[in-house]
Amino acid sequence: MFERLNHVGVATPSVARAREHYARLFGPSAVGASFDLPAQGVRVCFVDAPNTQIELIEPLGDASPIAAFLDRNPAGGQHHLCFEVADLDAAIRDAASMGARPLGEPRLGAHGTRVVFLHPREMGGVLVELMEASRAGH
Ligand SMILES: CC[C@@H](C(=O)O)C(=O)SCCNC(=O)CCNC(=O)[C@H](O)C(C)(C)COP(=O)(O)OP(=O)(O)OC[C@H]1O[C@@H](n2cnc3c(N)ncnc32)[C@H](O)[C@@H]1OP(=O)(O)O
Ligand SMILES: [Co+2]
Repeated sequence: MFERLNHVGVATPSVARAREHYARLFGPSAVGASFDLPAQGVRVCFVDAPNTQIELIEPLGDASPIAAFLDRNPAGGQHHLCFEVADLDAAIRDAASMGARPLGEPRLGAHGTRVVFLHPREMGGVLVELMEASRAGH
């Protein structure tokens, strides 16, 4: 049901400072440009690691879904795991039938395909993002 790990979400109070840190770790060419996704309440930057991506996310305002996480973790930290699925609607149905709790309706994610989040409480303490796969998207 769940497929490839697409990205690891890392919350940060400053994408600009985090970009510098990850450029030292993976090289400057691995670090993409940052961009805002107001509909998701975050500023985003992808880092290309050899086998996956790291998604740096900074809150856009107090209403951001990651604002409370950063209040609890002011220096930032690992925030979510994103797995690809072939059929998002089927994956949501399957996950819900196993007790997972989808957070709202699917919406367009940073790769331009539909995503939905599963509440960490039913997912062993891990916030999980399901992303409808687009092989061009990573
Ligand atoms: C860039 C776009 C997109 C993409 O395409 O990749 C993204 O990744 S956007 C990323 C940001 N968006 C989201 O995270 C949307 C979904 N998240 C949410 O709706 C909320 O973050 C949340 C999961 C409902 C939590 O909201 P919060 O305000 O923090 O609620 P609580 O303070 O009440 O926490 C409830 C409960 O959950 C624990 N928690 C919270 N965040 C995490 C986390 N990231 N990982 C693990 N656990 C988390 C929190 O500690 C509380 O636990 P208890 O105290 O045991 O109740
Ligand atoms: Co994500």
